[in-house]
Amino acid sequence: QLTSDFYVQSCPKVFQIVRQEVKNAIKTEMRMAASLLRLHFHDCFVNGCDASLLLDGNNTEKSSNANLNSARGFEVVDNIKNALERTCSGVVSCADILAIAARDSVILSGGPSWRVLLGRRDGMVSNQTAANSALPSPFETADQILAKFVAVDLNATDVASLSGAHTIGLAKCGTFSHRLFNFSGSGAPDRTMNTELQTNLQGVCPLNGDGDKTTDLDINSVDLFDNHYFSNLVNGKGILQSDQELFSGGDAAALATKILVQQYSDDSKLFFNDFRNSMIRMGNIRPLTGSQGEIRKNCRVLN
Ligand code: HEM
Ligand SMILES: [Ca+2]
Repeated sequence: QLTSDFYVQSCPKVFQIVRQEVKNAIKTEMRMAASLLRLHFHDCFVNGCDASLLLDGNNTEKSSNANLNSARGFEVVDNIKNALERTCSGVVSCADILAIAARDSVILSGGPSWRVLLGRRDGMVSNQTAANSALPSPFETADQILAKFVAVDLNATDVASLSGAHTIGLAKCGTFSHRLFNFSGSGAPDRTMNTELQTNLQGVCPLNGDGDKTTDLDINSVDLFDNHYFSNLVNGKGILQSDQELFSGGDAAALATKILVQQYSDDSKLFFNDFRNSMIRMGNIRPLTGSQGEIRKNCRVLN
């Protein structure tokens, strides 16, 4: 239903305009590429790719567990939207902006490129509770994460390839420090974590320290979109529990993802190909089309 030439008549400069704004944002702060990529994921998993994540208000997705004090880049989305409104007013949806900005962020970080499909319209609701149940948590096992992907018609290959997004960006101590000291009440750190990394991270995130302090999700190349995330997992150097579970987990889903992690760590071309395909599949989650929803003028509020 979505097409890559959706705006060819109505806003022929859409790709140029988004690319320029993403470039500007990344020039100021390279991490913004990661933040924008994550926004598209968090949008698509809740209610489909409908920019529900961007709506301000009480009890919206922005205040859900995974997004509160964590999702970022909303000002950049505003800048992109404003630039588009100046050139082709009321034409490009906020949901499509997220899809293009995510693609451009990957390209500008050195990752694969793909033809992004367009024609999504913007949704009318944003619900905190829906986001709390749909978005995966870093404290989950591979089985639990796979279930959330299956709920949006994605599969184990999508779990493995899309988790490769953690080749860029940062995570707060609060999302992984439970692995460092007394993991699951064992009295010891997570045994699947490399001990050298453990010691380093214990320094970054001491007991009762600042849970908002951040560290690189890919200790190898935080700003480069490459397959180091996967070689890290093979070496016990995943940051999040949910990352390391993909290689070290003992449940059924982990049996499948472990093979993929190994393959991606050996073959970055295979990773890039699978990532590209999975991003397109994720971008196709329940889009609003035709006369459904609206084209928001301001991504933060309904028209
Ligand atoms: C598989 C389940 C996933 C879990 C449990 C998960 C969890 C997390 C967590 C806890 C963080 C750190 C947030 C913070 O500390 O504020 C994070 C960051 C990030 N996630 Fe995921 N994630 C998952 C999948 C994905 C997917 C599918 C994508 C994109 C395709 C993605 C892209 C990112 C990026 C780029 C960052 C860094 C953001 C930044 O630096 O601003 N993640 N993720
Ligand atoms: Ca990297």
